[in-house]
Amino acid sequence: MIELNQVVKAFEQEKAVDGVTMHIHKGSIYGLLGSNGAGKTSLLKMMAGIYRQDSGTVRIEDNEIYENMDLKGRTIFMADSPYFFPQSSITQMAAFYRSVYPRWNEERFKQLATVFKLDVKRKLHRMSKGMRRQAAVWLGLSCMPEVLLMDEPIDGLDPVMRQQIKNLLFQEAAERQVTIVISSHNLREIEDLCDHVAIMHKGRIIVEKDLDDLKADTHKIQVAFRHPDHAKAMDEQIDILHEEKRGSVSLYIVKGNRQQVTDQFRVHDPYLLDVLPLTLEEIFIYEMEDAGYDIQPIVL
Ligand SMILES: Nc1ncnc2c1ncn2[C@@H]1O[C@H](COP(=O)(O)OP(=O)(O)OP(=O)(O)O)[C@@H](O)[C@H]1O
Repeated sequence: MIELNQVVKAFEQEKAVDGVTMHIHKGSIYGLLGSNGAGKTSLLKMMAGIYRQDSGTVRIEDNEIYENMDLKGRTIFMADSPYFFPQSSITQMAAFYRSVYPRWNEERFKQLATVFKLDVKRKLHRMSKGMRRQAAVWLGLSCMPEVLLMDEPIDGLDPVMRQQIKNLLFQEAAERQVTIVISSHNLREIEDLCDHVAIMHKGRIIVEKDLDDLKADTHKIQVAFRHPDHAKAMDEQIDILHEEKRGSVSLYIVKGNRQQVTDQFRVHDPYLLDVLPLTLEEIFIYEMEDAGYDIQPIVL
């Protein structure tokens, strides 16, 4: 379990992280979304014990991570641009990781060679951005971390490798109970990966939800009534996040139990009633609108 309590981090008077409280359960995959400069990387670096918070607490399994070598040996932070020693190869970086991370697993490293088909002797600086990213994931997973903090992990990877890495992350979380936190700009990209999602904006968490709850509770309903009074009656009875009229057809985004909501619509005898699928992106747009935020500058 990762627990952040009222965490603040400022650089030159400006708060990069401004009073963040969050609880991330063991074995979950948690998505951290937000605009450029929202504070995602700063937050991940505090969870990794790289930055020390100015105030508040950052705890993993009830212990402060900063300057805690034992915890750091069980935590891997993968930066948005992976860092390797100059002129080093995967074999050389593996030797370094082996000496630093006590849980390094040689068998796992060899096993993952079947997924990451990279030349272990080739200099990393001669590899492409996507290949270096693969090398970072390969080395990171071979350390058998309990906590995996990933900044834009699938950026620059081809679709096949993206899927392979997603599968590996699912496996890590499900089989080894690894807690994974992923920072991303892309709601669609992490929609099928994460069980929890938070959106950061200007150093604060503005929405935090369990994805299943979010999806089970929000519905997109296309409806047409025989009489305008029926539409008006609906507006008073249901929790509407968003409403659009297209001629005689109305589109509602509503919160609540699916059966109860559709029953409420049926009472007014509509001649059209469809429940349409909602993407995570749509849910967030409407949730954010409801919270008074303009989503456009927040989720890219
Ligand atoms: N080492 C640093 N020194 C000074 N300011 C910093 C430093 N690191 C981050 N900041 C500032 O903190 C704020 C948050 O930056 P951070 O990198 O955490 O955002 P982010 O959400 O990861 O952004 P992006 O999506 O662009 O990577 C920004 O205003 C940034 O300029």
